[in-house]
Amino acid sequence: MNLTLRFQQLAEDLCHYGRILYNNDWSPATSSNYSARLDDQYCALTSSGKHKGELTPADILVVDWQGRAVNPEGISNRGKPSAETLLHTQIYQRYPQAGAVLHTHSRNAVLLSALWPQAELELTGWELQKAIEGQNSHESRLVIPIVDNDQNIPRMAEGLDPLLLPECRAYLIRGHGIYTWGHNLADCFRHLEALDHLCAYQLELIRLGQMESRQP
Ligand SMILES: CSCCC(=O)C(=O)COP(=O)(O)O
Ligand SMILES: [Zn+2]
Repeated sequence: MNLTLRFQQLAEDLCHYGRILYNNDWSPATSSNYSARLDDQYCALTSSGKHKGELTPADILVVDWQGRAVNPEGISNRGKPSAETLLHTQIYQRYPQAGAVLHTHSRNAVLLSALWPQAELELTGWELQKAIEGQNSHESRLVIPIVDNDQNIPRMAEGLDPLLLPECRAYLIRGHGIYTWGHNLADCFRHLEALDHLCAYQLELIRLGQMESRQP
């Protein structure tokens, strides 16, 4: 498939997932950004400030790994790339197998990231962990880095750099949201859905005062 056809397909797919994520209440008030890899140089990405429940293909543009809007094969590029573009392109460069990146502001991810005191969330004991690539058992350890929020995205990307280990599939930004990636949008969405539930489990344990008995 040539680049233009692939872009058109992925732009439709990103709009489709935008509607699902908005309807799940994970992308309120123009928050969130989504992308899908086009090839080894470019990805299709949401433009900045769009309502994610009402995305159309005109709200999707192409960026290179430096985060610049480009128009290979004359693909039209309207709007401005997401403010968090560099967090997406960092993932594509670090993980050649990553085909899609979804960032949302789900209530469970935002609240847990704000409450969790440590720099990483270590999960074990949950069957749903197996929805995350590389997790084969409820006894596996799922480590999710948590970084402080920063309006300076290049600086945040720099801080994330040493945390993006080969087995990592997601991270939390404190009080802001979650990033996760996968081979394609469907895999990525599965990660996001599982992680949202896992965050909800942890929040409920905190609420019930049960954390100690669940520490790995
Ligand atoms: C209104 S939420 C603040 C920005 C943000 O965190 C986000 O995810 C959306 O930014 P974008 O530039 O991609 O619209
Ligand atoms: Zn955000």
